[in-house]
Amino acid sequence: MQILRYETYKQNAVNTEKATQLMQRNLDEQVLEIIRAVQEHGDEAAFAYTKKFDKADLSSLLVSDEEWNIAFDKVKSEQPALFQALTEAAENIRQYQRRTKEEGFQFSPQPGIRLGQKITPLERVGVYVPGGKASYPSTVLMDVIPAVVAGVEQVVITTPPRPDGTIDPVVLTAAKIAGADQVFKIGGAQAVAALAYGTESLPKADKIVGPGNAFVARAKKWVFGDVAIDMIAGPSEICAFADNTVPPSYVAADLLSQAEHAEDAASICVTTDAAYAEKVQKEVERQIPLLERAAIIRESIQTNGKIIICEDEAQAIELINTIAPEHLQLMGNNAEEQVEKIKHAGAIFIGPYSSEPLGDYFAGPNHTLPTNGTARFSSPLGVYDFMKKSSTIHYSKERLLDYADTIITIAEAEGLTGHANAIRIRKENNDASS
Ligand SMILES: NC(=O)c1ccc[n+]([C@@H]2O[C@H](COP(=O)([O-])OP(=O)(O)OC[C@H]3O[C@@H](n4cnc5c(N)ncnc54)[C@H](O)[C@@H]3O)[C@@H](O)[C@H]2O)c1
Ligand SMILES: N[C@H](CO)Cc1c[nH]c[nH+]1
Ligand SMILES: [Zn+2]
Repeated sequence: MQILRYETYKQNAVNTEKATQLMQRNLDEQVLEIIRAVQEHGDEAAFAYTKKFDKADLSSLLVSDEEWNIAFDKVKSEQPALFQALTEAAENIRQYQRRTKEEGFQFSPQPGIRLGQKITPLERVGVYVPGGKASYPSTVLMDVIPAVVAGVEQVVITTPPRPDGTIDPVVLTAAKIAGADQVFKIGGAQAVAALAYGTESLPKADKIVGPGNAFVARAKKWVFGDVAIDMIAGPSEICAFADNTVPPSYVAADLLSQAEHAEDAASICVTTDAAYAEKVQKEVERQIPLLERAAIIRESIQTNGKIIICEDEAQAIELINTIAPEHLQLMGNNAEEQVEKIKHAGAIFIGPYSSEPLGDYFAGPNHTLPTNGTARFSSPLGVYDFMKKSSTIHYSKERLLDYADTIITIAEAEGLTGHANAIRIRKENNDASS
């Protein structure tokens, strides 16, 4: 894992950004081809891409009730500890998400005037659950539960099948615990396209949420506008700010926990102590071979793993805010005070015992978080992503007449005499009758 000084990192970051833009252009060509094919050929293209990318030759994209129930019963009876853990995590997520549910409001600024905001759940939502390099029952809980809490009528999951055409029974079990309505065996850009435009098998969704690899993230970007999306939740990222009060083994283990997601995951440690940086580096090297997914981790750490040495805390905080990481662990002595200074991060883990996987699986806040710097303007997935707002306006006759001339003045200034007329017609009708 590379150790860099702040200035070197900043310079490299500019070059990396240019290289990323180039890579994305190539990716776009592939993703757009997939989207167009699914738009034009529906299920036929969906089956073909599933065979090509996931090696599964399917006769149906939908998981049948029978298949779903068998998977649920099997996990419940054969893996009771796991079933219990998922149920407990689901309850923590539910409790947290209920607190984020906004209610509408009404108020009356004057007698005869009532203004408000009505909040309505979305009708049909597609949840993308990644499934290429790992299986993500936790993502099922994280992304379906807020939709259910919001009151969404139909929650549909898409996830890539295994080569034998099945879906991990634990994913199906989590889908039932969370309250999903249907599960479809399809992943990648083709799943995003199928949810965006509908196919013979898949219903067209109003919104697509959920993380995924670069193909998924890019496809979501391309279908946005035809369908709503939550955010760009791409390859996982972790940034740990630590000092010598934190065992380097904790920092290394947390960094590697995210590196194991995929080769393009990014793990960064920020510190102001050069000697400590070396200790973390050594620990990373020591721990990698001990982990099952060492090959993925090694590539991720070699490509995107960095330990950055800053001059002081202020420079470190400035750097963290520039990176706007998906996960930020404030692990050192000043963690509590540093929280206030953080402007951009998807989730902030405070103190050496708030290890990132706690948030991935159990604590309650969502693990679907903005990545790739988008925490500057995006938030964690929540109930608010599954609800939309309508304004409500009521004026009595008397109040409209009070303000008729004011409204007509603005309408005429815009040259929109039809607007002015809609108000005037009521005023004149009233003048004639009185
Ligand atoms: N941000 C979050 O909240 C969060 C949560 C969980 C996982 N993740 C991230 O999601 C990602 C999951 O990636 P994954 O690959 O394991 O699963 P995935 O389901 O996102 O992607 C698998 C799909 O990618 C498509 N694909 C693979 N190679 C392709 C190619 N050459 N051309 C076109 N399509 C191709 C296939 O259709 C396949 O079904 C990881 O990067 C992980 O870090 C993020
Ligand atoms: N760390 C991932 C989000 O970046 C979420 C996850 C799911 N399972 C394990 N981790
Ligand atoms: Zn994770």
